[in-house]
Amino acid sequence: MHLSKLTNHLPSFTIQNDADPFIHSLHMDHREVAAGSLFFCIKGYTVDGHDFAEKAVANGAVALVAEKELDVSVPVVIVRSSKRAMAVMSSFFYDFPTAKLKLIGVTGTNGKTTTTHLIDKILRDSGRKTGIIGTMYTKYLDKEIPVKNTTPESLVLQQHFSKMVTEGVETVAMEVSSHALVQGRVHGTQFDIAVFTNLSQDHLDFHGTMENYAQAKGLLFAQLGNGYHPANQPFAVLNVDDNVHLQLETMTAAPILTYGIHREADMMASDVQIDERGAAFTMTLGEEHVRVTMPMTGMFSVYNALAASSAAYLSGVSLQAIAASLSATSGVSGRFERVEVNQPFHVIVDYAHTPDSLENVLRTIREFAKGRISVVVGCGGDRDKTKRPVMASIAGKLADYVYLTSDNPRSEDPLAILQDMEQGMSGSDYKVIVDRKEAIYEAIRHAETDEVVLIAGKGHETYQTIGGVNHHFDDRLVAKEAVKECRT
Ligand SMILES: CC(=O)N[C@H]1[C@@H](OP(=O)(O)OP(=O)(O)OC[C@H]2O[C@@H](n3ccc(=O)[nH]c3=O)[C@H](O)[C@@H]2O)O[C@H](CO)[C@@H](O)[C@@H]1O[C@H](C)C(=O)N[C@@H](C)C(=O)N[C@H](CCC(=O)O)C(=O)O
Ligand SMILES: Nc1ncnc2c1ncn2[C@@H]1O[C@H](COP(=O)(O)OP(=O)(O)OP(=O)(O)O)[C@@H](O)[C@H]1O
Ligand SMILES: N[C@H](CCC[C@H](N)C(=O)O)C(=O)O
Ligand SMILES: [Mg+2]
Repeated sequence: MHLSKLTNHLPSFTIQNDADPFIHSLHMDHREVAAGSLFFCIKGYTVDGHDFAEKAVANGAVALVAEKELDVSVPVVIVRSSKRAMAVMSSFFYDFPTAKLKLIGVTGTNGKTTTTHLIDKILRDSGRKTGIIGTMYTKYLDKEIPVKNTTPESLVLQQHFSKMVTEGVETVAMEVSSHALVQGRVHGTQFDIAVFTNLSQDHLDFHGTMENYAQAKGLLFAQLGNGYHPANQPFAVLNVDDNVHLQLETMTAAPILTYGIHREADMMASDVQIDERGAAFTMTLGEEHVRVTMPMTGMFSVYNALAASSAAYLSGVSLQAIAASLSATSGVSGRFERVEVNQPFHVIVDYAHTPDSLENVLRTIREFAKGRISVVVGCGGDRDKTKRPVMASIAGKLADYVYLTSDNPRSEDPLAILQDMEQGMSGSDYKVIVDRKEAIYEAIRHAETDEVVLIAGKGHETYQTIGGVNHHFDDRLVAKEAVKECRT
């Protein structure tokens, strides 16, 4: 397509070196630029993409989108925000793929990955061809593509959507992070259903305050089709047991389906029974009731099931079919995942890396634990520092023994992160072991009969980032090795 066709979709721009080359592909990283491509110069948090303009041209870019004049020979489309232009132009370049897909966006502090997987399971069981975009991967029709971000940049997103359309995918369940919403990564993306799970403390390094964080989540709802056509009706799905739903409600013009357990809602769970292996509850929508039995435990799993069921119901799946799918789910990798090597105690690996999720998981374990509870936990570097003492305090309050260790220290000094955590420690006994493998070994070496050892924070991750370098690390494998070496 010619450059002029793409710029047609910009409300205003100026052009340096006026020409109208044919554009074969779009890129935002000069190292990936191919011959005949358009390169977007993006001002990032780390570097300024404008500084790579000449290199991009040397690599074959035939046009650039930028926020200022540049010393290059190819045409430069100058706009106020090249990020925003990139979202609009890439959506057009790929022929508006999200208009051809049913797209369900899930936002909230905790439960996005789990909820998108439950939605995917229900829709796949109902015969749809589905895709997932989120923390673990972009996945469609059994193809798994590794990802850098939970919600990719707009250009990458449109490329994924476009491939999915080509491969016949009909419905996509996608995690929408607050970073993505604030940075406009989902501009140019059309959602059919937006789902809110919950809001609790995280990412205050980026958003500053909880109010800003809630506002960021609201952007998904604000973006949901104002003024609709009955044939293409968007919906918002809100958790009424979380007060933030009141704020989100004011931010969308779309009709709302509510879900909840404690407050009156459209989709409700009652007679909830939680045990060690799963949850059972009655799901009610209007006059309809179904009993759901699922192999995922904790009240938080019931909330995720309600969120997923609401989205699936709005996508045309019956409550009976939803209940059947939920009972047949095998859970989500790294979420309350058991490590079992015939040891006389329990080992659970879970992705709890926020105060609220750690508290939920520990409270759930407390409900059925027959022995002591110990927890191996750390906090990520280069992320919200204020959650560190809070997570340590929760661990101290709700576990009998705490091993404070490293998560992904990234560029920070691991000991400094642990010192931040220690500020919040009170209650149970604890030990600081900076090396995560050593901490897991120590917890497993000392586990008593019936003890539950929770290894929190990294879930499905298969790496540990220390000093900017990724080392292979998988909590589940390390725990298995530890049990084999120390306890059998
Ligand atoms: C803070 C943040 O959000 N950073 C994101 C941002 O990076 P950045 O602004 O630093 O990018 P940059 O390195 O300055 O590059 C600027 C531009 O120059 C280009 N470039 C750069 C280098 C080069 O040699 N050549 C070149 O062309 C880049 O391709 C880019 O276009 O843009 C990148 C591209 O989209 C993202 O991958 C990156 O996410 C980083 C990896 C990250 O860790 N983000 C976290 C905070 C995040 O977004 N997390 C949420 C999940 C949170 C949750 O739900 O818990 C997520 O959605 O992943
Ligand atoms: N609805 C929920 N409420 C509170 N905690 C939850 C909920 N669902 C899951 N959790 C906890 O949060 C952890 C992460 O769950 P999940 O990966 O589904 O969340 P996420 O929102 O995708 O996280 P991320 O922001 O890292 O992508 C789980 O391992 C569990 O401990
Ligand atoms: N999506 C989350 C992942 C955190 C995972 C945890 N293991 C860590 O490294 O802090 C984030 O970007 O905050
Ligand atoms: Mg996730």
